[in-house]
Amino acid sequence: MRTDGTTFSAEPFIQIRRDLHRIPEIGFEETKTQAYILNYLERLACPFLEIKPWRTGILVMLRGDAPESTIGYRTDMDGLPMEEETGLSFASAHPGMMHACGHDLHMSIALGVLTYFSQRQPKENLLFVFQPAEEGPGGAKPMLASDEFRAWKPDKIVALHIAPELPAGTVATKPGLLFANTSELFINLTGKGGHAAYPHHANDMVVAASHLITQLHTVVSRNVSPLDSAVLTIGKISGGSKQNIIAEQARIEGTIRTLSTDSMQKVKQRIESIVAGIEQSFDCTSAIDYGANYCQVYNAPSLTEEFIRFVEKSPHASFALSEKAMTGEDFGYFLEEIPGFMFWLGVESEYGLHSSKLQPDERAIATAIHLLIDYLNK
Ligand SMILES: CC(=O)N[C@@H](CCC[C@H](N)C(=O)O)C(=O)O
Repeated sequence: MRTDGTTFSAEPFIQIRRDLHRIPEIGFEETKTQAYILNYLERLACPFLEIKPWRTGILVMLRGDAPESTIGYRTDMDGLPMEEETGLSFASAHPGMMHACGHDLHMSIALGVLTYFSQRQPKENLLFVFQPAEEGPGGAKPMLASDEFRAWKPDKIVALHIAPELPAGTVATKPGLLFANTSELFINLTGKGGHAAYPHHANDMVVAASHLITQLHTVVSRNVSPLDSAVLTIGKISGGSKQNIIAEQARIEGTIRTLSTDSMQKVKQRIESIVAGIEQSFDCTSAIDYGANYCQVYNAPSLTEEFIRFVEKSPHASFALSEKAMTGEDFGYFLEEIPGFMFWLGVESEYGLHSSKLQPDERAIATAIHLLIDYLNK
């Protein structure tokens, strides 16, 4: 029995999460995921539900019976390019891909809330936004600009993200700045390959890349004010073809996180100077590409404070005030245009986000479904 006197079981959404967990797909390739969700929605056979696919995403409008506004609820859909190591019976069936950021839970929670309201027509219009490519190259910005979204633009929007470091059943957020500005970083270095035994006839890009990475790690420690915050992580390095061939090419891939756009600009300028120095000192050429850039996630203060008061009174979750984090999320683009907020949902796991061993506690699915039903019903 729910607090509003109705009965609704969140149990089936654990299986739905497991089904989605088995088919992770990277950004803008979420075709099986989209087909799974479309098939599920069709089976709901709800007369006041309308569907608009957008690329590999989906917009679902549930028309209210006395609407004065439209409330949006957004979930992301994509997985990550990494090999799963959980050993779960429902582990990824796609080699080299995994739902290691919880988007499988995010989608199953969205389907749970949507299912409830498909059985009990809401007062307000509810727009469920299934957004592709959050991990990159970024689905939020083009989706926001699409005719499909603009025709159904909500007056308010909400999203959640799982938090492995919080106990299952905990909800955490804060008004104002929640997540950082982000920029991807790709640097290609080109020198001259050659025989391993004749280094003086070649120009080794493995050595150049090693120096570059060491120098890049001075940007945050030596160029950003200790009172500001920034992150520069290099997550991937590749180069060369064989152990006895001097590498002509090297590539490093990373991400930059800052709390302000001003700091982002300064970090990028410093990276460019360092790369120019590497070109000089190693007599090589370089190319820098900043890939996808996301704006900060800034929670609308009054809506967030009202949500916090709501969670504090809820029997479904316990509330913890969160710190801001250097995580990125293209949900920030929705919040630039539409008042709303994002919150963390505790899923207690020994292994964190982007870990090949992440195992969220599935009890959090019911927590979020019941909490969101109450919030959207109020
Ligand atoms: C919640 C989360 O983990 N988001 C990602 C967003 C990635 C943004 C982009 N691809 C980048 O790496 O800069 C994150 O890594 O924070």
